[in-house]
Amino acid sequence: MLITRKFEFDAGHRISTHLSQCRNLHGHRYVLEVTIAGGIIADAGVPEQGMVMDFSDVKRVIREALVDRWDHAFLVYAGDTRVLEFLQSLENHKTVVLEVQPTAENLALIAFDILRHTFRNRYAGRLELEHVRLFETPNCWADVDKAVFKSATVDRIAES
Ligand SMILES: Nc1nc2c(c(=O)[nH]1)N=C([C@H](O)[C@H](O)COP(=O)(O)OP(=O)(O)OP(=O)(O)O)CN2
Ligand SMILES: [Zn+2]
Repeated sequence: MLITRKFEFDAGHRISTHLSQCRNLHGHRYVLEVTIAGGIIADAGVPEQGMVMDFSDVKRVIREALVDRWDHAFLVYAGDTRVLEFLQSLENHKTVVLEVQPTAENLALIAFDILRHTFRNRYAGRLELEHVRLFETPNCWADVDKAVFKSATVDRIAES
């Protein structure tokens, strides 16, 4: 059985190698859809009877692991040194440093990687991350599932 929860967060970024307007510092209201796979809990009388996972727990776990870390942060490529140095010069600025350009594709892969570990560590064998969809704009999004994740390469993911 699959269940999905949607999140929204605001973050700044730029694609430093982009030839057009995306090389400018700008932000998006990202929309993240996370799909979890698992069996329906059948035990009579338990609070989660009839559920794969309580949606409020899905919200808490995913916000802690990812959404609260990226919300109102600037997502910067480690290779974008001028912007990185500027952000690091700002006291207490919420900056997430990535080893890859913060495109929708890379952010979706990183989100998948973080969340697959989260679910594996907390719910091994019972629940598994199935799918992540990240909208950068209402018209542009990237999808990652297990097959896509396997074939894609995210060399290193660093956050600060
Ligand atoms: N394959 C990708 N292409 C682009 C990405 C990306 O992550 N993956 N990102 C950008 C920019 O970040 C940009 O913010 C989006 O650009 P654009 O296509 O211009 O989007 P709009 O704001 O114009 O969106 P509309 O839905 O057309 O209003 C560029 N390309
Ligand atoms: Zn953008």
